[in-house]
Amino acid sequence: ATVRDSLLNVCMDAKHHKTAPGPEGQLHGQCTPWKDNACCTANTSVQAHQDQSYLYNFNWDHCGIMPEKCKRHFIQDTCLYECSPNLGPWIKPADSSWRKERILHVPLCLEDCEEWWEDCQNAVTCKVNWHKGWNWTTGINQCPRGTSCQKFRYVFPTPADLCQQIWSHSYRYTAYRRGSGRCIQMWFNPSQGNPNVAVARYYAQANAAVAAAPAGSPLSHLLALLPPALLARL
Ligand SMILES: Nc1nc(=O)c2nc(CNc3ccc(C(=O)N[C@@H](CCC(=O)O)C(=O)O)cc3)cnc2[nH]1
Repeated sequence: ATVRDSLLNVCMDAKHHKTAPGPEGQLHGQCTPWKDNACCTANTSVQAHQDQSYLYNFNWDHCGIMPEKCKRHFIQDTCLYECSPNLGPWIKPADSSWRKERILHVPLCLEDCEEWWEDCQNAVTCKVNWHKGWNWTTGINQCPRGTSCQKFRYVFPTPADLCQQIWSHSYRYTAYRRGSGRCIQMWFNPSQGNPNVAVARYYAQANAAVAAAPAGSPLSHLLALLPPALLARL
């Protein structure tokens, strides 16, 4: 149970995260679903809604104003990334100067990815990976030389391209639906609690089976090939 529990109810060691999750009486706007148990402070939740916030000095409008219906998905992504205490099974060491840990391959619910892409297809950008390679000479990210601004639907031909590539594979595109218990929801109504708690528990269970096998053993190699759905039953 210890392997599993260490993946549950935790915050990644990144730029703005709290060291441990806990209640935040007053989270702002779209981050309020996390107020009962959050890795973000109230201040971070306010910044998550700001253009060019101090969080990363990141400019959503680098190719002209991002439409509001698109921006709300980026705000929601920021809230999940900064506030969620349920991303433990996907926290990995990060190879970067600005954070020690990152998330990798979080299974995002189908609807969250598809709606993000739908609402952003006419927004414009010049880069596939928004983590790296910007021109920061002014202190705000600008399109690097040699790139051009194009609609999202050309830069990211499919929803999977958007969700997986924009943040260096933070997310994995899945066919799992909201409410399935098999995918992480960026959007949820907190009146019935946070659905991602059970999802983290499910995948932590799968990871624990892999962790229980001796490292480098034939068993561990075999387990590494099995889908979580099977592992969770071991
Ligand atoms: N889901 C999700 N996953 C994330 O990892 C994530 N990360 C951010 C943080 N975004 C950014 C974007 C650019 C830079 C940046 O400074 N890029 C530099 C390279 C810095 C380095 O790697 O040392 C650049 O070259 O553009 C930092 C943080 C915001 N939302 C996220 N949302």
